[in-house]
Amino acid sequence: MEIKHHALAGVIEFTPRVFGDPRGAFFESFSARIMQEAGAVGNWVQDNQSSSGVGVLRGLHFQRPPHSQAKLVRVATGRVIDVVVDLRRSSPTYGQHVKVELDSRRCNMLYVPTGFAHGFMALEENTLFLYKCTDYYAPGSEGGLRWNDPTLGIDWGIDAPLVSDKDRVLPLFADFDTPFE
Ligand SMILES: Cc1cn([C@H]2C[C@H](O)[C@@H](COP(=O)(O)OP(=O)(O)O[C@H]3O[C@@H](C)C(=O)[C@@H](O)[C@H]3O)O2)c(=O)[nH]c1=O
Repeated sequence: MEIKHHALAGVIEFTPRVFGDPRGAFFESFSARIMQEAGAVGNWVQDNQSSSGVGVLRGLHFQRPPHSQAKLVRVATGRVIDVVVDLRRSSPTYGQHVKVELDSRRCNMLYVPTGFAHGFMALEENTLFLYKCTDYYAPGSEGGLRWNDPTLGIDWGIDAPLVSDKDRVLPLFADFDTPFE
């Protein structure tokens, strides 16, 4: 497993060894031991799956404490631009983001610690996005930021993605009071 620590402390990318043979391919999509040793810790309690067409953008989302979630995200089919934004008030990289392409052929995965907003945009039709979470869905604790917030300055490479009604009206960073220390 190749392990890459990104510029925002705690954000870790895992790229597994993929074993191809005439039948197809095999790789380890989760290993508690490897993840924990790298610092991707979490009591994983929920797995989610979403499918998206090309140009669909979901995010930027988080759950507020005490229901904050770390996430381990990957793509089973297709490709996405995945973005995480540091919302930890005391972090030297507060407000900064990291952008990673997740690709079902490379099978790379991203660990998103608590204290981050997360979003992605599908680059291919029928993109299947899978992720583990360290807390259960808590609709009353949902929070988010606007995907095209000028302060965050995320270059998604698209002007008019397909965004949910809920995501279209998420707050701007300038009006935002982070719930994460
Ligand atoms: C996230 C979630 C949604 N739902 C329901 C609520 C709603 O009716 C429907 C669709 O929900 P959403 O529009 O919030 O789905 P979506 O926009 O895909 O939300 C996800 O976006 C990505 C970027 C994340 O990081 C995730 O944590 C999650 O927030 O599914 C659950 O039942 N459980 C869940 O854990």
